Amino acid sequence: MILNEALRLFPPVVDQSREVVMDVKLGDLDIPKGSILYFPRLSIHHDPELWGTDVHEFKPERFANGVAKATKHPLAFMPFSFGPRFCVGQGFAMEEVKSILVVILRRFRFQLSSNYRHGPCSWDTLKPKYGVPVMLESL
Ligand code: HEM
Repeated sequence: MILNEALRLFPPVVDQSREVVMDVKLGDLDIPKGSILYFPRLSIHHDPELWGTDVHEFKPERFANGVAKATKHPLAFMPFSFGPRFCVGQGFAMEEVKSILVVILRRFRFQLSSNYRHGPCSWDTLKPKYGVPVMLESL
């Protein structure tokens, strides 16, 4: 739940686009071949109509009953994208971060340093502009 909520608020890949390879009708829209479709992932993850008025709050419990129940649209949460070209590293990335957290939490208590300055910035991927200094204390 915590990882999902972090990926919702700060998706590393903030947007992406697709080139339409043939004329296609999507609902009422006629989309001609060659069009570029843009997916503003960061905006979708921060849309109050999809997530509710608490959309900007860090609330891991919104995922308590699974991704489908966390939002009003099944594809509103897509940090790893979806469809045939979704991220092949999704499973690996999630297992990797859990393994790293387990190793740290078994040995240390940690908290955010008072020097932390919140500054997410998108440069290729979303990154903390001023880093994330944490205070580690041995258990
Ligand atoms: C938190 C970590 C990660 C995030 C948020 C992420 C997100 C994404 C996203 C949004 C895409 C675009 C998918 C699309 O075009 O529809 C992508 C593609 C891809 N990712 Fe990741 N990724 C992560 C980690 C990884 C890791 C660890 C690997 C490899 C071990 C990986 C390998 C790939 C590959 C190969 C593609 C291209 C897939 C294709 O075009 O068919 N990713 N990823």
